[in-house]
Amino acid sequence: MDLSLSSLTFSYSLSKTLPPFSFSPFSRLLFLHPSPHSTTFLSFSRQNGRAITASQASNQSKNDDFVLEDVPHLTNFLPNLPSFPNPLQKSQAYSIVKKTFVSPEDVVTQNIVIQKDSPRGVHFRRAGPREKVYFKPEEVRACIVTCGGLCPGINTVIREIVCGLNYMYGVEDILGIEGGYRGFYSKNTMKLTPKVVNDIHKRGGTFLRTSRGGHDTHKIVDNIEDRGINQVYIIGGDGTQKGAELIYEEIAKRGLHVAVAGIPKTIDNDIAVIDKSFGFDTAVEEAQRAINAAHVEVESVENGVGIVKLMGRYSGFIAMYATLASRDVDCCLIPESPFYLEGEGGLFEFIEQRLKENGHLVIVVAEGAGQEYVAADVHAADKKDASGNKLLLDNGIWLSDKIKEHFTKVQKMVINMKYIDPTYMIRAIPSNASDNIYCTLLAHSAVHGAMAGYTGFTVGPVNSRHAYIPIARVTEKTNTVKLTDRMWGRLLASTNQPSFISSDKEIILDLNDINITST
Ligand SMILES: Nc1ncnc2c1ncn2[C@@H]1O[C@H](COP(=O)(O)OP(=O)(O)O)[C@@H](O)[C@H]1O
Ligand SMILES: O=P(O)(O)OC[C@H]1O[C@](O)(COP(=O)(O)O)[C@@H](O)[C@@H]1O
Ligand SMILES: [Mg+2]
Repeated sequence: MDLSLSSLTFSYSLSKTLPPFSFSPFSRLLFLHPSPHSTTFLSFSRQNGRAITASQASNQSKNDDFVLEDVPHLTNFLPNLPSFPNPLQKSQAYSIVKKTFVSPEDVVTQNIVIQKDSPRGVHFRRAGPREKVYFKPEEVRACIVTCGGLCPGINTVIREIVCGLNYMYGVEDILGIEGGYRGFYSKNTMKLTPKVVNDIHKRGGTFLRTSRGGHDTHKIVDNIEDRGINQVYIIGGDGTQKGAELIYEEIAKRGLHVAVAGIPKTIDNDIAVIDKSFGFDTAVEEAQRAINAAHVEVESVENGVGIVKLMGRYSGFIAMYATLASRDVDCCLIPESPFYLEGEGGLFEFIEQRLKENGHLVIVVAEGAGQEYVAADVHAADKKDASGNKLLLDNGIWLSDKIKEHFTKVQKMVINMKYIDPTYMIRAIPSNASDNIYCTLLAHSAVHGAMAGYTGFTVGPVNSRHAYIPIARVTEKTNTVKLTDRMWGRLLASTNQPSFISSDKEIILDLNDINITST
């Protein structure tokens, strides 16, 4: 294993002095190589603020299996940056709190289920306020931008960044960048104050508006410099976080005193590492209304077949959780689990059985499920949106037509099809109470992290504890439903639907993913 500093993408940040809140001088820090294709661990320790290699550090720590995937700090490239006491020390609200500041030794473990002798594994820095900050509140000029698709709770996150910066740190200069990344260079900014954002959490959507495409790192960072912005809060999904990483890297390259904080947003719950994305629970709850409507409709007619299409481009979490929660769903189709229509063990056979048994059935289909079959049927060319995401074909209409055609023509059976497409309805609503609280914690964690001088990080709960995670770590992989996990097993047990794994398919298990290929 090559352990030279030059082999690290993060090398420039490691070779400089370290944030004053790093672990004790002889603590051992291990870094994950940020390559998306590599899971090699490169180990480094820090002594008196310098990074040293694993071999140099050997014999200094017995915790060889302890891995901290640390986030960058502004002092990595601005070693002489002054620090100041955290204004929270004088906060009336926090004076009652036993431990206002998070200790630099506090970490959050990624693996919560371990065996007695198993390695300690990967950890992230615990989120929260630090004793020292690297910005004078009166010198902070923060900005907030929202990118990508909508999701319940975006407005709450915006509100709480503004209120958190203002109430906790006394920051008054906060700008809203309108219309996503391109808003940095094509639009004017909007001044955000607690008063301006006071009520926005009661509305769906994003107060700052959003867009896809339009990420131009140099133009964005030029604009950040021109406007004198020194804290950048970026709310968005996997695409947005990739863009945030590039912005952070360019800022570090230019040696600017600017912190970049990512807040992960995705209705699909497709962001890795974090427990769950905000707005997801709200969306699942809203999906219940559509499923319930489908169920009421189909149980009131003869041979009723209800189809509900839900969001989920590459990840079927919304469909899976909505199905499990509802108990009225007979079959759930997701992108991760291939299915087929005809023959033994196929969907048509299952529908026929359920109609014979119950007189009706409800199918939930995630929008990304079976896209390859739809494409083959309609001979559609691959199309992408402005951000480079695959534009999906309408698998809900396709599925309804296929089922109707089969039962009318082949089975000579009259069925009553009710197709419901609530896709945008489940993400265009305000967040529910628990998502609102979750959004508040995310926003406050981001504010504390940026004020403490951390940068190039994403915030999020890891095993229920909020942590600072290197951005590259959350974008290197997409979070998908694991067909080999118990949750999918629970779903199959609850619906008793076919597994759609026929004898001519071979299952290839790859640690985290499952692929099915024809043999
Ligand atoms: N690989 C990438 N590098 C830089 N910017 C990206 C990348 N992928 C997407 N973006 C930018 O992030 C923004 C949102 O991305 P998108 O994929 O539409 O939504 P989401 O962030 O919700 O996944 C867009 O402005 C897009 O240009
Ligand atoms: O908003 P658009 O461009 O119609 O895109 C819809 C897509 O956005 C999503 O809601 C997820 O988008 P993100 O990648 O922005 O999180 C998908 O579920 C859906 O396929
Ligand atoms: Mg995305």
